[in-house]
Amino acid sequence: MATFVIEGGHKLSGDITPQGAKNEALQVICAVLLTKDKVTISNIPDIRDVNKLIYILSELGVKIEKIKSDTYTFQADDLNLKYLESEKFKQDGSSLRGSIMIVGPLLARFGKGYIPRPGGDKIGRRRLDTHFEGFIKLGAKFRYNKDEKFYGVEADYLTGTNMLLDEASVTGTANIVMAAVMAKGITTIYNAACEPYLQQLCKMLNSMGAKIRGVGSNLLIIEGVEILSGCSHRILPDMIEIGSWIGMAAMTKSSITIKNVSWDDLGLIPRVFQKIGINLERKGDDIFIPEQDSYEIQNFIDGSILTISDAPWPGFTPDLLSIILVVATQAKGSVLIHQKMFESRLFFVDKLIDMGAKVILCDPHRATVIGMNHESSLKATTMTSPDIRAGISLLIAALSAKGTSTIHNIEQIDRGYQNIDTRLRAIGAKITRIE
Ligand SMILES: CC(=O)N[C@H]1[C@@H](OP(=O)(O)OP(=O)(O)OC[C@H]2O[C@@H](n3ccc(=O)[nH]c3=O)[C@H](O)[C@@H]2O)O[C@H](CO)[C@@H](O)[C@@H]1O
Ligand SMILES: C=C(OP(=O)(O)O)C(=O)O
Repeated sequence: MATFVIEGGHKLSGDITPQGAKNEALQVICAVLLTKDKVTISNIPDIRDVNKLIYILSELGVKIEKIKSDTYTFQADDLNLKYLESEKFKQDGSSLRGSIMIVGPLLARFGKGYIPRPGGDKIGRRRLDTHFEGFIKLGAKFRYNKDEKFYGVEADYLTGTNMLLDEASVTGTANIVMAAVMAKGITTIYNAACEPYLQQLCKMLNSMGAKIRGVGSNLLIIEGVEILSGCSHRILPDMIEIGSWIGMAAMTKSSITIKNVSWDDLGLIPRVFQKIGINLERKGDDIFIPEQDSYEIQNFIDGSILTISDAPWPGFTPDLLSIILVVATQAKGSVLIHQKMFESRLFFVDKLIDMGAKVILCDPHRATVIGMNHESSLKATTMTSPDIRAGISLLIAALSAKGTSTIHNIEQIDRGYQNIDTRLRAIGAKITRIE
């Protein structure tokens, strides 16, 4: 277990360029399995989860070449499908959430897809019903080995159909889309997730020869095609990382510029930070955050306390609520944070309370934050990162705190943030990694 040691209280300044998006990378890297041709993907973040997925594809026989620090070519022309039934795959596949998205493309192209129960953050129940209900609707047979927690789907061929998803699952929609692009006939997917990363996946698939309409909406219409070919694809900047940098700037009273954010793909994110009082300026495609000694949470129009909650896109992403929560601890005013989508994502507030933050955990889904308006600093402490976004939130708290904090289990942060310590040092943070 590696550790960060952070001396808090230093201002940050300068420019930061966001990494490519983790959650888009996990989708589009799985899509390379849909063709025997070469696919080039750029702006791939160098983070643990993505590197693990690339490793799984290489074990599966995909020819992978790193042609630049952030650019790879993939060619799935001669796969070793036996790997899918090996003990090794059971271990490799269970170590991250994104690996579930190899099932749809494998089912579409080879008539079978297997996966151990995938890992990812321990932030509540993370069911896979939407994925498998979709595959079954397309004509696949489903089996689940309860003892080994191993899922499988098989089909001689898939047939297009109409489906209404039980929930707008992000990875579920991506998986079903990748299965449906080569099904016979037309598939309609209603209540589809529609966040920018899914739009990117659909655009990539269309550039490979798929016929997907309704991209960006919650009704996707997919006309099956026989074969897909290669393409080049560039991953968007990571909106969750962008939100994390905004939070860091506010909590450390710093001025930074976040470069090339693809503003039009950020949805409600800038507005939600503005609601808790943070000034953001759009400069071309950059976000400029001026230094602010104080930021004040807005009330609702009727004067009642602001609630910030998550919802499927275009609602506010659940992955930024932990960051909003930590930033609110030093705002002026109060806010109710309502994490509707995950059950166990707010428990990390115990650590913030230890540091002196005024937070009431009302129940597993809701926390009330009474901001301290920087009148007293958080106190440094020793903590362990429970999940990726709580981890970065604790890091933000530590950067603003008085004294030296220690965060253990930073592998959780490394799952989604590329060289975070090096990049933070470059803009003035005092942070050391101890392996
Ligand atoms: C690898 C990857 O891309 N991970 C992301 C993906 O996970 P993932 O695709 O696993 O998440 P899902 O979209 O399936 O669901 C996330 C949670 O929200 C609940 N839910 C979902 C849809 C809905 O309409 N109502 C509802 O309550 C689910 O029951 C679940 O608890 O999307 C999540 C939701 O944006 C993000 O937190 C994860 O970072
Ligand atoms: C929950 C997240 O990731 P994963 O779905 O990979 O666990 C996240 O990125 O915040």
